Amino acid sequence: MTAKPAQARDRFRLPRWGQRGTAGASIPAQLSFENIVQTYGGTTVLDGVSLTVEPGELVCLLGHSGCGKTTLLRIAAGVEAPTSGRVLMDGLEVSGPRAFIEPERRGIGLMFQDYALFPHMTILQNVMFGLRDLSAKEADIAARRALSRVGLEHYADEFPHTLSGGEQQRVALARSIAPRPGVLLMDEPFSNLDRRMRDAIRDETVAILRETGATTVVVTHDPEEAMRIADRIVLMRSGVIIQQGLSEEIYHEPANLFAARFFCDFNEIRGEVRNGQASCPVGIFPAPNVADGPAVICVRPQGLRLKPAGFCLPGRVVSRRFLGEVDLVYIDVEGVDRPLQARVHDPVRVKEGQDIGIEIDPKDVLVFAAADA
Ligand SMILES: Nc1ncnc2c1ncn2[C@@H]1O[C@H](COP(=O)(O)OP(=O)(O)OP(=O)(O)O)[C@@H](O)[C@H]1O
Repeated sequence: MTAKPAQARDRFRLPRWGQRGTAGASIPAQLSFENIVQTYGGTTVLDGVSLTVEPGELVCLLGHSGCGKTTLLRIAAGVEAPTSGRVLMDGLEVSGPRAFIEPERRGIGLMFQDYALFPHMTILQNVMFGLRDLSAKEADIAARRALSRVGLEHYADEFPHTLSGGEQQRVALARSIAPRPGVLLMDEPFSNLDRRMRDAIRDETVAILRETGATTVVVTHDPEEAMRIADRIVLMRSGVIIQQGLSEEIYHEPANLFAARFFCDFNEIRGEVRNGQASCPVGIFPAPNVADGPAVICVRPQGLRLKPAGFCLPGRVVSRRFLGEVDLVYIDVEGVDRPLQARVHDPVRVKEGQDIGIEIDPKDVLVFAAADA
């Protein structure tokens, strides 16, 4: 059949794809990492990572480029062996000093950032690629079911280059779920999609993952993406896990300044902690668990309220940008090096150069020892 222009197809297909109930249920496995260390030529890339992903759980490995996320996935998949430590599936060692199970025998599905579709194979052949243990007929049925779930069964005989980026992502998803893996590992699966369709594709992908029930680990560097899709977020930095928990936990109670900065573009103000109280040019705030000494007071931009001049903390508007749902207002405050950013939902009509008052909501303030910075 003749392919419609790829973008037009995407527009009409999103956000819902395919037939529900055709993803095929997996038997989810528990995936555990025990003290994984990985070194390359003397450089330590993973430094004692321990983590258990429970059956059916969707965990996001979150961190900046180069922190070791992909390396951890590759070790789980068995593409690489760790320098030391163990990987277990349902309590059974699959990588470690006593065993090494080949990747194709682990029951793990992989989906890569670039989708890794074979250009010379049809869509159906691509999806059947991971089903070589089945008879040709069974593989054909399973591959068509998976394609049906992502709404692309009519494109079975087309080749990858005729599909849009969004459709190729769906083929890659169909290929990874078709063998019903107990564990699915996804490396930046949405980063090649344009923003217009990313949210819808993410939501539908998660719906399919829930339908299969597979234990899933998704690598991302995007905190908002992690918050949207994860049951649990694991935040990494330089080969170690900094913090793990629900998105609310990490957002509201970040373990340190690095974790805080990852989730919010704070106003950071230098100050001092004495006896559980932090003082700085914008006010005094509780800091019950911070040691006495220099501190960084972090104020969320949405924690600033604009008031008429003469009330609260005095400031002068430097600039104001309309961002649609909010206004972003920059305000000079005496004693603070850089203008404060305020994200204001219901803006008082402020103008550049105007004197105003600023109220700060203490629940939007976090205090860290300066040594953390
Ligand atoms: N086979 C290898 N040989 C040498 N160094 C490697 C190898 N694989 C990864 N590295 C290095 O290990 C570090 C971690 O890489 P990794 O790909 O795991 O990071 P990442 O967090 O997934 O980042 P990105 O999002 O950029 O892929 C990087 O500095 C990388 O250059």
